[in-house]
Amino acid sequence: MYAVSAKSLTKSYDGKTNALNDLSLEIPQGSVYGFLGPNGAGKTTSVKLFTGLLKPTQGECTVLDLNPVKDPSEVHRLCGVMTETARMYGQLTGTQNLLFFAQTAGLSREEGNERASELLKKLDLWDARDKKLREYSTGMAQRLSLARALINRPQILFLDEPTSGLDPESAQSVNSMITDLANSTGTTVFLCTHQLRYAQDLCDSYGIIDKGKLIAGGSLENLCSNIGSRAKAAFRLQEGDSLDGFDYDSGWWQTELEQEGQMPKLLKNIVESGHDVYEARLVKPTLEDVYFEYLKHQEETK
Ligand SMILES: Nc1ncnc2c1ncn2[C@@H]1O[C@H](COP(=O)(O)OP(=O)(O)OP(=O)(O)O)[C@@H](O)[C@H]1O
Repeated sequence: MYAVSAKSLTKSYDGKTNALNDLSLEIPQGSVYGFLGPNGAGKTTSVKLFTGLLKPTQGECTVLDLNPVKDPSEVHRLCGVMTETARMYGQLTGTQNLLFFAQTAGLSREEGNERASELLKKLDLWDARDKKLREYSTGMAQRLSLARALINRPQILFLDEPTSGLDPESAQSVNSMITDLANSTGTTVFLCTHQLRYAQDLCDSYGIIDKGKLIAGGSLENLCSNIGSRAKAAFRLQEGDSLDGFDYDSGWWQTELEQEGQMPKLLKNIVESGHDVYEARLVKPTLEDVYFEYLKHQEETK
């Protein structure tokens, strides 16, 4: 059973253009999946379809084998959703908001109290628990929204830009909470984000979406090999020295490797041919590098 699956999932808001076009994917349980794409690519639309907030125009999706259109309440019971538009109540305190959502998620009063306290402490909101939400900063409200999404101990957590608007310290604490959740409870995380550096630290697989179409998917390794993005060997030599056939960039002589395993032999050859090597490093493509390569490739093949 997949945590999330979609088959030819399509959504048009206006009956003319597709905000989401023929999306097919399968996300195993326990994954931390990064759903990446520019503004307007269709990420939020996908989350709304997976969580039953929208109905597909064509195709279908399942969440833990349940169809969100046919079984929305069971899907809500199993999922936690944090979107920028998920509203809470400004006139209620942090604790009161969480208790309200605990009750709507079917938790008993005692369970709700226990869970709310646990989350307020974990997300560094304990001291602000009795303050009204309207007095919270953006970052505090964002963290309360994450607490709300976690109140029912969801099996799948949908997060739409959970760290946008957060300072680096708060973003770090939200990110480490996501990692802890995935590692300790096996919660599947579906993370929509523009923050590719964080995504690379958090996620084990990715989907890249552009203008409603999924243009690539898989682990970072898969994404690199499918677009032919390779690691580079880089060497820093004595001033005035050079390496034939290598590119020079900001003090480093670089060449692309077919495989990372070539690095030790290449270094040995360079040293044996009389060069003094001050530093050697393997430069692997980052998620950011491959993401932009895919978008560029998509633009060129249009
Ligand atoms: N309620 C709506 N009515 C009409 N069009 C919509 C609606 N919601 C989204 N769209 C359109 O659907 C497309 C996909 O939007 P969506 O919000 O899913 O993108 P996104 O990838 O989440 O973008 P962002 O990164 O900016 O949040 C966009 O062209 C958007 O204008």
